[in-house]
Amino acid sequence: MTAPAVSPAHATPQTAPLLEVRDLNAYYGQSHVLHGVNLHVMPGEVVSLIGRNGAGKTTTLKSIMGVLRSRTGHITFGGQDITRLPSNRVAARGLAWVPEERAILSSLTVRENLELPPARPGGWSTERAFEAFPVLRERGQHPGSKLSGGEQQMLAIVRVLRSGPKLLLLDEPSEGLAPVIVQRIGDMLQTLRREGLSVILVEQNLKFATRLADRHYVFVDGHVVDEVRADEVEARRADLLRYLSV
Ligand SMILES: Nc1ncnc2c1ncn2[C@@H]1O[C@H](COP(=O)(O)OP(=O)(O)OP(=O)(O)O)[C@@H](O)[C@H]1O
Repeated sequence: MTAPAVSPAHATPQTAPLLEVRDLNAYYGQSHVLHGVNLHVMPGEVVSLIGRNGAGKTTTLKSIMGVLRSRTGHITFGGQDITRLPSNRVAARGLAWVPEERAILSSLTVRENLELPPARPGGWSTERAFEAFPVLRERGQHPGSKLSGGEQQMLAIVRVLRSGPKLLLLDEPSEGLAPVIVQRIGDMLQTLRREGLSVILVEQNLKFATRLADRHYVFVDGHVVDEVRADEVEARRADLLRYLSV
């Protein structure tokens, strides 16, 4: 295990990683798309996965969650091997994934969508979700199909928080959203971070990612090719922009 390059404010250097991914290779049929990915997330840390379309970020999230089974390597969470667990048991350990598609059920109301997963001890209540995003309370009886992209993203995030996860996996939460909504979601993630939640954030929006993340893993063609700490971002901004440019 490599030592973390930087420790978040509330983690000590001696703390073990919450999540560790070692030598992850993943496949879609004959297509080998992840090539020996290594990464870790410390307790309370926000880590971003950045890179161009098709670089392997979503596949990494799916591999961690056990949604993509065709993979090799080692994934540990809280020191326990979760590599072989089915996705429902991975989720039960405290990992929660918000997919890029958001998966809001269009025929159910906002409240029904929100309350679909059972609340677990330590998880968010409906009231807390409505306090975080009051617009969801206003739209409580509206069907999911009538929500804007931003409202869907808010709903998708607070819905998974009902299970009280320890690690949140967010796939492009800012994609296609107006700046004011991106700001609102960023504020909420800052609050979650202050409460000690760990996050893996897949992003192409560098401004959003650098506002939130303690470290950034750069993906190119299924490889992690660089790792940039928050305190290095200014000096390395040109490199980061180059990695993301098409
Ligand atoms: N279901 C699938 N079947 C076959 N190949 C896939 C599938 N999903 C993704 N891929 C391929 O795997 C590679 C990695 O894709 P992945 O979605 O992980 O990239 P990404 O970095 O998340 O980019 P994006 O932002 O476009 O989702 C790409 O070459 C992509 O075409």
